[in-house]
Amino acid sequence: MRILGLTGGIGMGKSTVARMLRRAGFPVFDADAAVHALQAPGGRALPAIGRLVPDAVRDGVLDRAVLRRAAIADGAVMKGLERILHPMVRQERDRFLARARRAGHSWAVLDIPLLFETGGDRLCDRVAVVSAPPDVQIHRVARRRGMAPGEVAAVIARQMPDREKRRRADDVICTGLSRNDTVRRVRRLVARMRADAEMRMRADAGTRLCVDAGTRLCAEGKTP
Ligand SMILES: CC(C)(COP(=O)(O)OP(=O)(O)OC[C@H]1O[C@@H](n2cnc3c(N)ncnc32)[C@H](O)[C@@H]1O)[C@@H](O)C(=O)NCCC(=O)NCCS
Ligand SMILES: Nc1ncnc2c1ncn2[C@@H]1O[C@H](COP(=O)(O)OP(=O)(O)OP(=O)(O)O)[C@@H](O)[C@H]1O
Repeated sequence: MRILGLTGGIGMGKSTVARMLRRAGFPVFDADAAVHALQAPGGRALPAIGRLVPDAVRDGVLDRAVLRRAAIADGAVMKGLERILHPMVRQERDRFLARARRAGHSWAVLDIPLLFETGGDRLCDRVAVVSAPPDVQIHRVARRRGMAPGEVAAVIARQMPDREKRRRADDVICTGLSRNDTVRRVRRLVARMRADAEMRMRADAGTRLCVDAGTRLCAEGKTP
């Protein structure tokens, strides 16, 4: 099974592209969703987060806005949060990959915002970076997440610069234009992934034929 890493800065359109890949039939691991599940009531990460930022957890429920403000205001809190969550997310990711392998998928997608920052790209056969111009990014985050411009800037500052991500990418999916344009770009990526899967299937079938022929010749006492 091949692994496609899907990454991009906050608000670049990564979740939209991930949804399109899921609709095309690929299993997708969503790291943000894994974080949210770990932070949900009864979630594995909640007790440690409550110790890190006591005000953020009340009666077993996380106040995301309080935690976000604390993490943005204090780099040590963000680091502490990452130390709690990243090993747990890695465990969830590995379980997801094992399931996808067992199910016989040709490709699995890892949708991880901090893929490069955490070295997760080393696991991937290809990395697609979702990107848009900076003004579009800031506008989208401010509109959808209701974050103050200063908060958006602080989160962006903690992420690898977009141009560096694009430099490291095998594929760049620009989402700065219309949604239809994004759909067309994702279709081209899906076509490349399917062509790769097809090629590997043919190569495997060829290898199997050669091995079978070799085994038959050996059984007949002939040299393959
Ligand atoms: C800081 C928190 C509380 C903010 O919560 P909020 O609901 O506002 O955002 P959400 O979790 O949906 O994340 C939205 C986006 O923020 C960015 N982001 C999240 N965490 C980080 C981080 N540690 N560093 C840089 N950017 C981050 C990503 O682009 C992500 O897609 C939350 O993101 C968190 O707990 N982060 C630590 C875990 C982490 O590193 N997650 C990233 C994926 S592994
Ligand atoms: N052409 C486009 N392609 C993708 N998303 C677009 C496009 N035009 C507008 N958007 C909007 O951009 C916003 C951000 O998209 P999305 O949620 O996919 O980004 P994200 O990178 O996952 O964000 P976050 O990091 O905040 O979770 C959404 O509201 C989406 O509808």
